Amino acid sequence: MLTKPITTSVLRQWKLAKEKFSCITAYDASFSRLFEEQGMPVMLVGDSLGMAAQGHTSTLPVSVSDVAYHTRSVRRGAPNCLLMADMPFMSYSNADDACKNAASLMRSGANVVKLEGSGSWIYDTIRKLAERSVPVCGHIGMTPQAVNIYGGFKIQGRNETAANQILESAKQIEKAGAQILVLECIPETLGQQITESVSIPTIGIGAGKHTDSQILVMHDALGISSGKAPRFVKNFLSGTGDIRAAVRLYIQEVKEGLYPAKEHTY
Ligand SMILES: Nc1nc(=O)c2c([nH]1)NC[C@@H]1CN(c3ccc(C(=O)N[C@@H](CCC(=O)O)C(=O)O)cc3)CN21
Ligand SMILES: CC(C)C(=O)C(=O)O
Ligand SMILES: [Mg+2]
Repeated sequence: MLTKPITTSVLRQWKLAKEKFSCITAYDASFSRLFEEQGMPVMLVGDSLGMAAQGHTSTLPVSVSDVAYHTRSVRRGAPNCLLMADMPFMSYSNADDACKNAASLMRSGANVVKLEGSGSWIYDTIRKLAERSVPVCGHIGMTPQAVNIYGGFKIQGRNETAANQILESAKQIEKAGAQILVLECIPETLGQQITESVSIPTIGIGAGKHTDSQILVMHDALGISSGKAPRFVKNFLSGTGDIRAAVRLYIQEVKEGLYPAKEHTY
């Protein structure tokens, strides 16, 4: 149970205290209620809903109104979690759209909006949102909205040049005013280096065990995703046979540094 609202300053305190925390995606009120009852502090209405809920092969078809709809549902079930909502593909391509669409997600119950990518235009967008009182989470490494540039969901930052670019973008994102940073599908050493180089909390998915937090798509954590699971996925339901116990096990294994293990890491 969460007895009081989780805020970004609580997450910063946890980072300073080296208390690892967990995060999970949620798309509806029944699961968000269950997650909050088990003590999940942070939830994300991910644009992964395009794949997990809508059955698409990428996140690109997801709209702002789709994310807003799921955000309203998740918020009703989980009043106290820190709720992040993904800005969908092309919904932040210019500053006016970014502000208008972020407002829609915030009014739907999000506490933070998350934007994928790096480069000066993203830093400018983050700065604009932060100046206008919208808390922002950056998202770098493998950014699924760029799947058509990558030619598939591929690990990023494998060589030294690419790794240094990602580290530099992490610093720029913090400087622009982001409060949280998601690191997806990068080598463990880079996840560690970035986490030690920024003072905002990092949330990893396939970024190794040294990030301040971990996130999983809920369907992956419960073993109900289709197709071959990425390397970082762990099915927490199979060991327990009970959804509530699976969520508690995930929270506990993150807290104790047991998840992710070597086999989940790049
Ligand atoms: N259910 C689900 N889980 C996710 O983690 C997720 C989504 N959906 N949808 C949006 C993106 C897509 N993601 C993905 C999808 C595939 C891989 C993957 O197959 N990775 C390969 C590595 C490929 C390489 O070596 O470059 C792997 O084996 O882990 C990783 C992340 C993460 N996100
Ligand atoms: C996996 C997380 C980080 C995400 O962006 C999503 O669920 O869309
Ligand atoms: Mg996403």
